[in-house]
Amino acid sequence: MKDLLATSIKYQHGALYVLDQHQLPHQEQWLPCDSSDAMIAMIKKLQIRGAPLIGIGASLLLAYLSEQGLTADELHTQAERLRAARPTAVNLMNCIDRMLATLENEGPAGLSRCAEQLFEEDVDLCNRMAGFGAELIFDGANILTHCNTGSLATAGVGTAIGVIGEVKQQGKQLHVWVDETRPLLQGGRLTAWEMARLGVPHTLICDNMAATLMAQGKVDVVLVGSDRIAANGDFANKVGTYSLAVIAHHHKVPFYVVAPYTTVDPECPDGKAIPIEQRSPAEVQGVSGSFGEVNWAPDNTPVYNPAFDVTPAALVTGWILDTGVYSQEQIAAGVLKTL
Ligand SMILES: CSC[C@@H](O)[C@@H](O)C(=O)COP(=O)(O)O
Repeated sequence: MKDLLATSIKYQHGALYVLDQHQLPHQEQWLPCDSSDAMIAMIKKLQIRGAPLIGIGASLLLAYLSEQGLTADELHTQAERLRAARPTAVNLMNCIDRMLATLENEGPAGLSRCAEQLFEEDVDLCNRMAGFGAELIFDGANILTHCNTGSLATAGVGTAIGVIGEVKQQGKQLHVWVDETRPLLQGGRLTAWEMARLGVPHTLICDNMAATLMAQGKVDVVLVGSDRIAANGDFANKVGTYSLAVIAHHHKVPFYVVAPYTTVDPECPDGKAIPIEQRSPAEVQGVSGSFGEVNWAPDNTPVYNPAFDVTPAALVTGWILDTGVYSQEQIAAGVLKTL
């Protein structure tokens, strides 16, 4: 396979590397990834994350394994294991299904070309969303975003952050409120890092400050990404997105979800059918691993820690996809079933 380079994944001289997102923003360390076990562990630990990027990463790993000489049966088994590594992000299933179809039709020899196509397609999808989204943002806008949806979460410029980068490229003035995004701080660690790299003026806030900022008229628009959009427009994203949508609705602040067609699940009728990943209590009881070691809750405090929540379509102003911006009326008419 040819060399491929993104901000947080690269295929170089026949080997696959992942930028360890646990260590960002303080260290930029590339980890080799040469087995399904390694890729699955990295996905579960969120060392590689973002719905589009985990699909691309798992596909590149399968291509790598095909180049190591695994048989079609062995590749099939590994593909099924990778497919189950993260339940909410439908991009992972979509990518693996395309790799499996290629395996069936062309055998292992087709996998490298398929993975390359998935990578390059994701770059293109990001650019398209960025173009459509940036048209909606006026000069001088204050944008609020949640979690991390940029070049650390895709093979390209990102989804919501892709739009933000394009607004900046177009020379418009802007300022971004960065939700820190509890419990794993993807906003505080990763989006703040990306905003600085893009040269976008930004301010980090606790997740629970958004309502006050909206009441003060300091937020013009909310842009978020998604791990899965159901056929009726309900969508899952990092926990805290739903509360943002509720308060944006209350304050009449436009609220957009930005995602490629690979995030849309036409088989999923509505948000209730989206599986939500439950994560370790330790992420809420304190912090651990490369974030440090602090436990602030009393030992054995019961915890509820869903990684995602579901925002109903009724709270969404528009769906910024790679094919354009869709309204409530278009979504209600079933456009997502035909993408
Ligand atoms: C382009 S990223 C889309 C989503 O995956 C993103 O908004 C998000 O919630 C990421 O969550 P994470 O658990 O950090 O992978």
